[in-house]
Amino acid sequence: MKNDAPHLLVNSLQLQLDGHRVLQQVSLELRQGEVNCLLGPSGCGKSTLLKTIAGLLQPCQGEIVMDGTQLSSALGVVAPEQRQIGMVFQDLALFPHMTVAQNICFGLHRQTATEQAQRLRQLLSLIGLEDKANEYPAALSGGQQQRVALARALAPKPKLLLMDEPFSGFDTHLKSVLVPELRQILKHEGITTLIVTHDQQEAFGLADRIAVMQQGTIHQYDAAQALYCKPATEFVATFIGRGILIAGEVQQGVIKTALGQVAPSSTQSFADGTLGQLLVREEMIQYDRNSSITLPVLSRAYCGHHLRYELQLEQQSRIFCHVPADLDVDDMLNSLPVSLISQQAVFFSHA
Ligand SMILES: Nc1ncnc2c1ncn2[C@@H]1O[C@H](COP(=O)(O)OP(=O)(O)OP(=O)(O)O)[C@@H](O)[C@H]1O
Repeated sequence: MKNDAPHLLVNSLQLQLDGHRVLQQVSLELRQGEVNCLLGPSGCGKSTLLKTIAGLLQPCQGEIVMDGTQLSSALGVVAPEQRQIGMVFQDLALFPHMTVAQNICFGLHRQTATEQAQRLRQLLSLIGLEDKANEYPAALSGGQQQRVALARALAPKPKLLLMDEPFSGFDTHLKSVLVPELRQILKHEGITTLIVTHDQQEAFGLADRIAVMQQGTIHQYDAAQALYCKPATEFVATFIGRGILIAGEVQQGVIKTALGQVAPSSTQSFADGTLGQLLVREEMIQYDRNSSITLPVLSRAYCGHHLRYELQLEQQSRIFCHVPADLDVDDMLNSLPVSLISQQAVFFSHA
C-alpha cells in the first residue's frame, strides 16, 4: 500500500520572539524527496521557520513531525544534533583549515576509512570537483565553495536538508548555472529539502512547491505555475511575477477597467456590479494603434527584442508595456495606445 504520510509535517506552528508573534498558524507537508522553498520578503519569518524546524527555536503552539516522530511542540524539542537534519547557511561556514576532502568527510567520523573514501568519491563526482579534494576553501571560487558546503551537508545522508539563502551574494549569471545544478544534485540524492529564499526566480528553478510567506503566515503553498496563474491572495498576485492590481467592475459578465475589459477566468463568476481588483501583468498589455485608450509615456528602454514602455495609469500607478522592437512605433510618441490581452484574468472581488 502506498504511504501518503508526509516525510516532514509542520502543523499549525506558532512562535513568539521577544513577545512578538513571528510565526502564525504555519503548516507545511513535505513528501519524501520533494524540494520546497520558503519565499517571502525580508522579515516575513522564513529563517525563523527554518531554525524552528532545525530545533534551534521552540514553538509555543503546533508541532513538527518527521517520519511520524514528533520533533518539536510546546512541550519540548528533540535536540538539533539528534534530528538527522543537514543545514547549509548563507555564509557556508566551511572550515578554512581543512581541505575540501576533510570538510566533506567532517560528519562521517563514525564510518570506516573505506566507507568515507567511497562517499567522498561519490560526492566529489556529483559536485564536479574531483580535482579539488586537497585544496583549501580559500583557493576555491564562491560557486565551488557552495558546492563543497552542499556536499558536506549531504555526506551523512541526512533525512532532511535545510538551506538558508544558499545563493546570497552570488551574481545573476552564477545563480543561473548553480540553481539547476543544485536541483539536479538534490533530486539525484533523493533528499527532502527546504530552501529559504527571497528570490522568486531561484524558487521557481529549485522547488516542486513553494510556500509564499508574509508577516509570519503562509499565503499560498503551491507549485510555481499555480502561484503565477492562480494566486490565492492579492499579496501573492503582486509579489509573484510583475504586475499591478487595478480597480475593476463586473458589468454584463465582463470586468471593466481603465485599461479596457476582460472576461473573468472560467473558474470565476461574479454578479453584475461587483467591484474589485484585476491583476494586470506586463504581458497582458499590448501596443494597439486602434485602441481609444492612450496612456502618457514616462520612459522607454531598449531591451533587445522589445522596448519596455513605462506608462502612467491614473493617479500614482505606473504600468509597463512591451512593444516588439521591430514594430514601427514613433520614438517621439508621448502617449501610447494600449489594450488588454484577454488571458486567464485574475480578479479579487471586494464582495
Ligand atoms: N531574536 C529575535 N528577537 C526578536 N525578534 C526577532 C528575533 N529574530 C528575528 N526576529 C524578528 O522576527 C521576524 C522574522 O525574522 P526572520 O529572520 O525569520 O525573517 P526572514 O524572512 O528570514 O528575513 P530575511 O529575508 O531578511 O532574512 C522579523 O520581524 C525579525 O525582526
